[in-house]
Amino acid sequence: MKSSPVSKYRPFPSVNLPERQWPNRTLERAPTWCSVDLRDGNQALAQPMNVAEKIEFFELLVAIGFKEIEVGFPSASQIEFDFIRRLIDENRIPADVSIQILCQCREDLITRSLEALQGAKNVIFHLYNSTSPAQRRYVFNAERADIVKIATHAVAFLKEHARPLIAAGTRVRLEYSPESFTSTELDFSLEICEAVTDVWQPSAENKIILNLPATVEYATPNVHADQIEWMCTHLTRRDLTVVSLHTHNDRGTGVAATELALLAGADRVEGTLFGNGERTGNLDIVIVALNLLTHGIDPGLDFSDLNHIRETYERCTRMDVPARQPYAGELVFTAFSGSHQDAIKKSWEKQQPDAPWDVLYIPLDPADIGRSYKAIIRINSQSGKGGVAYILEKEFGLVLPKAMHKEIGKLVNDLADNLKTELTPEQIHEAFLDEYIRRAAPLALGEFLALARGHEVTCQAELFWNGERRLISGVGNGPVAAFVHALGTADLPPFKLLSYTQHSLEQGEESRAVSYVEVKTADGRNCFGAGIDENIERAPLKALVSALNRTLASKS
Ligand SMILES: CC(=O)SCCNC(=O)CCNC(=O)[C@H](O)C(C)(C)COP(=O)(O)OP(=O)(O)OC[C@H]1O[C@@H](n2cnc3c(N)ncnc32)[C@H](O)[C@@H]1OP(=O)(O)O
Ligand SMILES: CC(C)C(=O)C(=O)O
Repeated sequence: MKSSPVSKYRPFPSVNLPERQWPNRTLERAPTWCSVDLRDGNQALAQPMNVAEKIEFFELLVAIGFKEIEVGFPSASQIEFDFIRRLIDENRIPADVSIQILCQCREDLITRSLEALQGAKNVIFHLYNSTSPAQRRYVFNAERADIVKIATHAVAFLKEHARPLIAAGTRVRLEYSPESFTSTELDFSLEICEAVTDVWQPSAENKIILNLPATVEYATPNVHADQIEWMCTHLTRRDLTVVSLHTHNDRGTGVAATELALLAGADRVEGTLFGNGERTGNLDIVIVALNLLTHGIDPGLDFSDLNHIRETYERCTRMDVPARQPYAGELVFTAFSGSHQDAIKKSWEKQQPDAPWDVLYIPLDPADIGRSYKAIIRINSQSGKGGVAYILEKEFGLVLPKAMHKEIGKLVNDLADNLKTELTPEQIHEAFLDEYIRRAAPLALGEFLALARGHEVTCQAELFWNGERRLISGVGNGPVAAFVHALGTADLPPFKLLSYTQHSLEQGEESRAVSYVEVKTADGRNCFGAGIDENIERAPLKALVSALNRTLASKS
């Protein structure tokens, strides 16, 4: 047997924070959002976006409501540089939107980045260098002091060389990221952030953004929250600092890490649409924003047409949004199993337009993000009668009596079992029509004439039994009762009409009626029938014939 690899790994150190406050807090407002789709998301694509795609994506981000957008790494490639120039030269950046660019702490790269930014109104210049012990050891081969120097030198260089840009009217803010923050000793992260802040000298009007990335997610979300709270409570100029989060998703808990770190005091969140980004991705901003919405907090981002956002994202990035992705996935407003379908139908019927959202199994009204009610219930062999009735009602206007649900539910269930597949609404509708409406044997109704005299109705009906024509007549207190009595003279096995209901199928003059009847046979079987006709008098008669045909077909 292979030995377990567990001895290769180490526990992640916890943070000594006995007075931690975040577990007792609740979220009350949305953070400042920054999209890094066009940088961190884009750098992780097998085929990065071209300039036209980046422009389309940028416009999508603006339409969603992002006010801070990291547009690229202009010193890294000509495409990145040209894209940023086009945004500025073609006046595509709204006055209230800041573009953010990323740059290593290197003079040549800073100079090139400043060139890219000429003429922009609002800029966030994002400098980073990595700080963790492993990065210091393997990548930089440097001690702590040298790492601090890389950062402070770059900030001083930027401060000096951004003067002409600022003089020409560009508002320049600094964002500094100690990359690999969550793997760095907290005292060292604090030291380097303080040193950078000393050089930049932020003010109340121009705060410094200290972005504390979980470059790789190694720890549980509570440890991340502790790290952020520790920084928030130790930074000496917290009032002049915007504390920003940038989580990745290596353990699958990027959303949780962000939410807990917001409780821990962070002000700002970087992430991408649908979590695109290096390896397992960046934080999915759509999820965090819509999670806030479902708690009654306005996220300040507009996801009211999520299908369009997803379509643009998939086309530009050539990535797919998985079917189970919260809010955006194809299947997330879909219930397959019977008990869920039943509960959804019942609670949805009770949902009042202005009341707090209380529909079971669906934490957010799909309409709020432009998604359709239609796809909510899908039918397979695990589905129940409630779901089938829901589909027939919502998709085809057939309001089956409650007592009929069991029968049609079993019919559709057996069909799904036989076909070993999910059934589309059309297949369910066809099954209903075949079973109830199109059945014309052994009995079929021909002409029908009813004459009312006072409270008494006399009918004459043309009935075909296995193709053989019979004329029958009967008397009753209405056409249906008269027809029942007429059928009683036709040598059919005895039956009793238990109930019948009827509703119109469409609105207006051309509307048809649909009737449902339930009969009981002499051997104790209950059976439903249904009939559709333009003539509201004929619909229940057809329903009765349908029920009798079904009792005759199922007779052993
Ligand atoms: C966590 C993140 O996502 S960070 C962003 C990552 N994104 C990218 O890297 C995409 C864009 N980058 C690039 O195109 C290139 O890396 C460039 C153009 C920026 C730089 O290219 P190059 O200089 O040719 O290569 P490279 O990035 O490998 O540079 C490595 C050198 O920079 C140093 N370095 C790496 N990061 C930084 C930094 N943030 N600040 C200063 N120096 C750095 C390394 O120590 C190494 O130094 P050495 O040559 O003395 O060993
Ligand atoms: C540059 C930084 C913020 C980054 O992308 C990361 O650490 O993941």
